This record gives sequence, C-alpha cells and structure tokens, in this order.
Amino acid sequence: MPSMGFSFPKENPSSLLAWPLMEILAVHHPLVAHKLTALRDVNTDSPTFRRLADELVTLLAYEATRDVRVSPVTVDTPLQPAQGVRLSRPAPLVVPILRAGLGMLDGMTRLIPTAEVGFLGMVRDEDSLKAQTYATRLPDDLAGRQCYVLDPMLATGGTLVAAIQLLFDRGARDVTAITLLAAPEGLATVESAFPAETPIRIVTAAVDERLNENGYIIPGLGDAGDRLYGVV
Ligand SMILES: O=P(O)(O)OC[C@H]1O[C@H](OP(=O)(O)OP(=O)(O)O)[C@H](O)[C@@H]1O
Ligand SMILES: O=c1cc[nH]c(=O)[nH]1
Ligand SMILES: [Mg+2]
Repeated sequence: MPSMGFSFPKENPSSLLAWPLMEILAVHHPLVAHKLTALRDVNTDSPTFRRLADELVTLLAYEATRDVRVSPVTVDTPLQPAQGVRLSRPAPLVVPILRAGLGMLDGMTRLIPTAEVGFLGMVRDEDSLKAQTYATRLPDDLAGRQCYVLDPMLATGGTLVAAIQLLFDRGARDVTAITLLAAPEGLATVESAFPAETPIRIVTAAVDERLNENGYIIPGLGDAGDRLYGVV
C-alpha cells in the first residue's frame, strides 16, 4: 500500500539557523513535529498537554546536551576494563522559568538525573510585555557551570533576556535555552542583548512566523502556562 500524506525527507536534518551571533537549533524530527502539532491543537486537554511537553523536552534535551561536559572514566565490564565517560562536575544546572517552564523540568531531569535545579519565577506584564521577576533561587556562583534554561515560549524575548542576565550576573557564561516555540522577533532580541563572545544557544522544536499585536506567537499554541496549569 502506498504511504500517504506528509513525510519528513531524510535530507532534512535539524537546522542550525544562520543567525550571525547565536546558535539556534530547530530540531526537525517527525516525533517532535507530531507531538508539537498535538500541543498546538486547541482541543488538546491539560493532562495531554503536560504529557506532550514532558515528552518533547526529552527529545529536545538530547540535542541540547550534545556539548555537555564529560570526563573519561574506566569501568570493569564482566569481561575486561572499558573506557567511557561520565558527566563532569560541577553538575549542569537546570533552570525552569516558572510557571510554564516547570512543565519541562521532569523531562529534562529524567535525562540528566544528577543535574542541580535552580528556579526563576517570572511573569510578563500583558500590557507592557515587560518581564517581571518574582522569585530567584539560584546558586550564588555559576562560574564554569553549564546552565540549561527551560521555558516553552520565547515570544518578545524579554523573559529569556532577563533570565540569562540573572545567570550571567552570577558568573555563568555557558547558557543553553530550551524552548518549544520561538518567534523570530524574540530570537533577534536575545541575540542583540548579549556580547558576541558569550553566545547563547537556543534549542527549539520550531521557529514560528511572528508575534501578533498582543505579543503572542503566531501560529503558536496560546498561553503555555494556562494550558499546563489553568487560567490565572
Ligand atoms: O518572550 P516573552 O514575551 O517575555 O514571553 C514569554 C514568557 O511568557 C510566558 O510566561 P508568562 O508570563 O505567561 O508566565 P506563566 O508561565 O506564569 O504563565 C512564557 O512561559 C514565557 O516565560
Ligand atoms: O504565545 C505566547 C507568548 C507568551 N507566552 C505564552 O505563553 N504564549
Ligand atoms: Mg502564561
């Protein structure tokens, strides 16, 4: 029977987009696209939305952690010693941005169980579109630390810029953000906010078309926090 419908061409690898000063990886994979499509669907209920966000972040984290630092180690197999690696210390720091980023935490720590977790509470004022920080719980010293920021939505970029600045203020210079959706406008804002010598990496399931007049990603998925946890 002939296969029907859309299929991913084999030569369609994840794209490292040509953003001059920032590394942006849009992960092209049929499972990512399938789960993201269901996540966008307005008929997807909250329990399903949570499960899909959890599954998606694990797939994205696989790509986002390609440069995670490891150290050589030797273990004894039942037959003989074998060379391998283990995650270097200090352990990576994972930082979900509350609320919506919390929906990505379990999926990330499932992949890196030894990661430490810091928390940032941030909310965007829906009139000014400016991000406000209402909670900060981070190690004081992040020098030399690999940091992974989790937030499903990169819209204007104000929230992510504020979050990365808080990490930089504590000495972090190696920051990767994992998002489910990013808007071109937000990517440009993040890129221009930090010096070229400390590039930010962004790994996302998709880069959408644009922002609408209310700062929402189009076509997007709506308000990620509300869809995960309810309207506040
Ligand atoms: O790129 P920006 O324009 O700054 O917008 C993106 C931010 O908006 C959403 O959070 P929201 O403020 O809705 O808070 P919530 O997670 O508590 O719902 C989202 O999770 C990001 O944190
Ligand atoms: O599209 C958007 C923009 C900001 N925050 C969201 O949750 N969704
Ligand atoms: Mg919200």
